[in-house]
Amino acid sequence: MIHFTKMHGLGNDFMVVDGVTQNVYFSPEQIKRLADRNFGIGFDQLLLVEPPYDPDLDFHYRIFNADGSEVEQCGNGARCFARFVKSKGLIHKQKIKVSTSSGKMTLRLERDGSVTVNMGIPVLEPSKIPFNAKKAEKTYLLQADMPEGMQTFLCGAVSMGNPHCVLEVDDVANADVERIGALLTKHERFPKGVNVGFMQVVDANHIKLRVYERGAAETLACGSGACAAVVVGQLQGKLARRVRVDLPGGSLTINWEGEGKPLWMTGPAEHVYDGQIQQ
Ligand SMILES: N[C@@H](CCC[C@H](N)C(=O)O)C(=O)O
Repeated sequence: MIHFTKMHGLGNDFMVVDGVTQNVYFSPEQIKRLADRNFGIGFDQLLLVEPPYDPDLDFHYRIFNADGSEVEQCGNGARCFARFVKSKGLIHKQKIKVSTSSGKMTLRLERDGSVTVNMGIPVLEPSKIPFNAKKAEKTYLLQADMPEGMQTFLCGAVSMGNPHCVLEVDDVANADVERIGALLTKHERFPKGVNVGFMQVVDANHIKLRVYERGAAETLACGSGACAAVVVGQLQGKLARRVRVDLPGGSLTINWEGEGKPLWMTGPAEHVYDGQIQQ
């Protein structure tokens, strides 16, 4: 049997598995089956906790999208990860150092139950996002072939460890997230695919956001997407350093002091249930 925990961060839901005390392997096909909301457990991402690769760190963890693809970063997952390792007694500290395939992160369990994550320094260099562009810009023109003809989108692009493109919209509730998101997530200028954010600026300290995630379609919240939107909005001169991000599943607080500085995300992480499956 494999023991797992179902968790969520603002409705972005996870199957979390302790791969420190259990010997586990999941093939992409297995992950797809388990992620299925009708025939499986149902989740946006699978988080697999592993021992650290570096004596400096407490854990390593791997992230898999619902389509079985392995990815580099997950903001909501990082908060759930911190709650998971603490509640399972795998660690007794409030400050946890972890790595994912995108690098190192520090997670801090707050007294009120929320978790603060140092998401690292946002990467704007196109080749490192990766995004096909000659040089870093605040806004790029992205052309896409839609059924109604060629359309041009204005977007910002940034890596938070994983690739994001952010479009500004007037009314996020009525944005065509499903259709535009599905098209841009596989845009040829993003060779590894991209998470597509639709951002409505309410004021300099407040945005509304929906995200069409690479490998998972639209989710109720995307933590790294919230960070990416604040980076893009700030670089475009529309946002302040501290921003409340309202996603369909709830709100996050993002703090960023600007280019070259690390970005901080604070928000909730909830336990749903513990379960077990036959391997
Ligand atoms: N939900 C996540 C992001 C998960 C990975 C993403 N779909 C990707 O493919 O990069 C978050 O909260 O950041």
